Amino acid sequence: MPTRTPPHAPDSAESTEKAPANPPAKPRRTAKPKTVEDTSAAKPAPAAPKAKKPPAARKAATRAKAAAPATGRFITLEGGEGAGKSTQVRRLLERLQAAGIDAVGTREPGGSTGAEIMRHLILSGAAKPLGPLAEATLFAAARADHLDATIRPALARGAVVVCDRFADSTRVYQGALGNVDPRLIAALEQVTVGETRPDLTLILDLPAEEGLARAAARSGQGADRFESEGLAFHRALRAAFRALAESEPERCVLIDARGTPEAVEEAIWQAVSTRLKLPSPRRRRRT
Ligand SMILES: Nc1ncnc2c1ncn2[C@@H]1O[C@H](COP(=O)(O)OP(=O)(O)OP(=O)(O)O)[C@@H](O)[C@H]1O
Ligand SMILES: Cc1cn([C@H]2C[C@H](O)[C@@H](COP(=O)(O)O)O2)c(=O)[nH]c1=O
Repeated sequence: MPTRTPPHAPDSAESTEKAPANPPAKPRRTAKPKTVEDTSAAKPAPAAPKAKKPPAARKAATRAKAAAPATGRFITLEGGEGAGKSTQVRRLLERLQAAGIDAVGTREPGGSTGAEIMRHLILSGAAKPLGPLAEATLFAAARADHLDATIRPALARGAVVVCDRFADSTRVYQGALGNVDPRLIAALEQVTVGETRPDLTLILDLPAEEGLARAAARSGQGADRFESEGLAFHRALRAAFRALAESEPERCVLIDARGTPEAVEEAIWQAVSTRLKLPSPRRRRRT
């Protein structure tokens, strides 16, 4: 079950911190596992105690549910380092909540207890010597846990899930840049993501130099495993994300991320409100 404690909360555009704002900011590589945010205003009534299924049966049940059509909407934000994804996830969540919509913010790698442990492992660079193929499988393992623990349950209850990076990052970082065989990337995606594909992917586009400068100016941490790659790597990342947006225009929208946080937020809201039929606002509970 996903917890109802505050999750990875994308940081504020005004802040120079990258680390999640709630719970209080901590250096990313030592951050405690975070879980999904439930933006619910009202607390759920305590559930009657249930007999616990064994973990394998629970996973099978979640996967079976995943095959059924989810009623929620799944939005992902992608792009290079420092493009403003976390900032805009937070802003989008605020707008959705203000409209009374049940919205959940999460991130990759991470977004569930197990996946946050994997995040720490991968971004510390511990797996770098094993190469991009090993890293791709680690990202996929983290994604499988994140989907089962957080994303699918939220979609099943009708929430809008807004995720900071998802499978497109594996396609781009490990596939296009890491030269992992595209058949393996596609197979990993098929096994982990299955039918839970994003309804909308917003690709934040910014010159690599600007993104890296923004990321460097962010206080509280040094460059992680991928940020510390050279400029050529980050330029190639941008090109790969742009190519991805062009190849899947039904799902992806390229967002010019050079403007102010407010201008980018507006462009994102335009894309979300024109591309997606959002769920109805939740009815407030009488007190
Ligand atoms: N439109 C903007 N203009 C100027 N600065 C911005 C803008 N959006 C975000 N920032 C700032 O740039 C830094 C990076 O933003 P943010 O952490 O949201 O990017 P990110 O895409 O999530 O980065 P990463 O991929 O490295 O996690 C932060 O300090 C943030 O406050
Ligand atoms: C999901 C995913 C992520 N990455 C890389 C991209 C970034 O460098 C880091 C995540 O850090 P962020 O500050 O939260 O953006 O991980 C990747 O290489 N492959 C993936 O699938």
